[in-house]
Amino acid sequence: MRVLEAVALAKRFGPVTAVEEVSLTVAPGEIVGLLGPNGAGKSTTLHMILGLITPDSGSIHMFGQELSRHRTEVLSRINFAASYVDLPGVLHVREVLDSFARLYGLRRPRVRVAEVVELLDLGRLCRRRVMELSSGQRTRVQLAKALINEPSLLILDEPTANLDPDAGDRIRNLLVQVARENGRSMLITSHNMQEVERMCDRVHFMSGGRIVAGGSAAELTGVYGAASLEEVFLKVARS
Ligand SMILES: Nc1ncnc2c1ncn2[C@@H]1O[C@H](COP(=O)(O)OP(=O)(O)OP(=O)(O)O)[C@@H](O)[C@H]1O
Repeated sequence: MRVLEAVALAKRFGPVTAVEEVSLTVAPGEIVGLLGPNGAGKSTTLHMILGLITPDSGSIHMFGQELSRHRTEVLSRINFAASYVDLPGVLHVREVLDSFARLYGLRRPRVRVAEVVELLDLGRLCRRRVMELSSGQRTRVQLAKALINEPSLLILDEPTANLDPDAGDRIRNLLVQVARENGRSMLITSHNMQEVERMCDRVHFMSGGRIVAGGSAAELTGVYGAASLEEVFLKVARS
């Protein structure tokens, strides 16, 4: 069974057509990239899949269930991280993670919080307030929060955008490890084509609200006669 199947999604904001006829799938354990230039419609697509905004038309099924009809059940099995989503700044990191563990109704919240603290190397940040953290440190807290309910589908909007090269590399390795070892699926947007080549099994390119190309990095570089995914991006974005 597919983890995600979105069919013919469309969304307009007044005169702006943000997304049109977008269909995509994610299989169990698969990491899928959603790429495209600024304003292509990537975040709008993710926000529809997350149930944050309602599509004008189209359908979204996750784990075989339609999102609009089984919202609570479906959303309890996914999670999301993006640098533009604020965490409560006055809370300590530990309090944030404890709160989300309780919100998700985890059976052993303390154990899971300890696991994600270890996974994201947050031990020294646990007693600090979120508002005191650097943007890269906040990103790690966001990812810990996103993993706390052991989601079957993790949706990440530019997961390493604020991280230095070393931290970015560690997080990429960690996410791939989590996907491979635990069979978690991921849908990721990124402007870092090396990251996408490193992490993603398949990608969809969006432009002007539509999906205009798709496949593995090897397939796309072959089809476009390009040396890298970055070159494919430039060809797609400029065509
Ligand atoms: N709430 C909104 N109201 C009006 N227009 C919106 C809204 N959200 C998005 N848009 C418009 O929809 C289009 C797609 O935006 P979206 O944020 O999905 O693009 P994106 O591919 O995620 O871009 P970026 O790479 O810059 O994050 C843009 O033209 C944007 O201005």
